Amino acid sequence: MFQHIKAPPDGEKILVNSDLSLTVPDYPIIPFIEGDGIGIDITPVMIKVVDAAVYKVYGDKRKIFWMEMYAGEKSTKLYGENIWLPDETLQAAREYVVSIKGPLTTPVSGGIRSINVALRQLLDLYICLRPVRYFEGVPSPVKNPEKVDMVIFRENSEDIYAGIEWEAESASAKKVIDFLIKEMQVKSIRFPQSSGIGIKPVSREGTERLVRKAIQYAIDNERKSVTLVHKGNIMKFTEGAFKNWGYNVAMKEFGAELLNGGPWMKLPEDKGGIVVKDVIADAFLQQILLRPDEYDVIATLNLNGDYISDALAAQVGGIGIAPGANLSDSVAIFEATHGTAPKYAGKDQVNPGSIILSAEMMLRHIGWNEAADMIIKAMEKTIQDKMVTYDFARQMHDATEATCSGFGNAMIARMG
Ligand SMILES: NC(=O)C1=CN([C@@H]2O[C@H](COP(=O)(O)OP(=O)(O)OC[C@H]3O[C@@H](n4cnc5c(N)ncnc54)[C@H](OP(=O)(O)O)[C@@H]3O)[C@@H](O)[C@H]2O)C=CC1
Ligand SMILES: O=C(O)CCC(=O)C(=O)O
Ligand SMILES: [Mg+2]
Repeated sequence: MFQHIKAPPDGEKILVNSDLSLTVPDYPIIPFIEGDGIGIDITPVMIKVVDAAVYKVYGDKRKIFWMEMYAGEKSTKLYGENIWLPDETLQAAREYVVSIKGPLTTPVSGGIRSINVALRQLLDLYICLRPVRYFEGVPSPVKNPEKVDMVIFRENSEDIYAGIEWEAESASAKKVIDFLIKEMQVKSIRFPQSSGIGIKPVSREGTERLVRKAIQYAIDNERKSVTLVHKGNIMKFTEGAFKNWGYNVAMKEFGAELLNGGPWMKLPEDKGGIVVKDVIADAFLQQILLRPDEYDVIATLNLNGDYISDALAAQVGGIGIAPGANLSDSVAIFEATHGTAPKYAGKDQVNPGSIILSAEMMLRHIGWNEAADMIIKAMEKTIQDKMVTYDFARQMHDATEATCSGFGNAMIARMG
């Protein structure tokens, strides 16, 4: 029994089998978090579009029973002032296995730590999967946006997102700095009296499980390469180790061999002959602009993956159209790449594309590929008809500007 979450009387739970495959009933209950800021605009549109696609394809034979769970500002109103992520939300996400969320606000500098990060850590959603592809007709700042077709595997549980940091001039920061100087002979803290300190854990286990999934994805989806993106020249034992551990997974678990003497590697032909390579993060950010077609599946650490996600999204038209998923070996929470965009909240103006495409990934995850295909086709048609939200319209000279809900309705009207 939940306190505020109301399980629909009809519908059934999705179940995880012992081999981690899913048993998906025809009437699954899928929890959702509406989200802060523009969550109130985009989440209802996503639900309407998904329901329409499912109905169009399966009629009455399949239907999602949506169940609202709470986090962020809405949670504080229901559960109490300081309750941003109630235990029952974690319980529901775990029990119902597959869910979807809108964005949640994180204040800069002080205040609460990220609820998004907390959800990922508490449910061990260690993969942040963010595919980036181009939709014909979307305005882009680059000459050949259609050359961008990448799938980002961002490590989602470690790195500086673990939130191990101490405020400058606090007793804790002084203690850590003292320890570093006296016990560890650190001499390079430039201003010890006024430094904040942050610690970045990166583990072999965390790296291996992420890279293993990225390589397996590349094999299963017939991709050409997996690139390990790191800043290992500067952070040798975290980012550099990520690169080494990643190559080791390719070699030991997938039988990769050195390519032209290394360090690049190649998987055997029966595993697609996929090339496993690495690149330093800053070089990567310029190469994705100059030669995006040389990159395919990307495996990277948490912070790099955050930056890369928005940068690549911009190349194909912006974060209005950038979907994603947070995955563990069993639980999945789908969510857009963008945040709460507070200045647009409640204005029915922003692009619902990112969360709709996140739902499209969710439908594929539960095996409802026909409904997912319907969503992709409707999105393609709507954009090709130049019916787009403000973010695209402002860069096109002949577009019809749609509202957020209007874009959803235009998609539904195009579900043939
Ligand atoms: N997973 C999550 O829940 C995430 C939460 N956040 C949180 O969101 C809050 C705001 O973060 P901020 O840095 O402003 O980043 P946002 O992604 O919220 O917004 C930045 C800009 O991106 C554009 N944008 C975002 N979403 C859309 C959309 N759906 N359609 C069209 N354009 C869009 C807008 O650009 P323009 O102004 O040019 O129109 C907007 O001003 C912070 O508290 C942050 O921590 C951030 C990222 C992820
Ligand atoms: O948690 C947040 O507020 C930001 C997270 C973020 O930017 C992301 O996951 O891409
Ligand atoms: Mg981000």
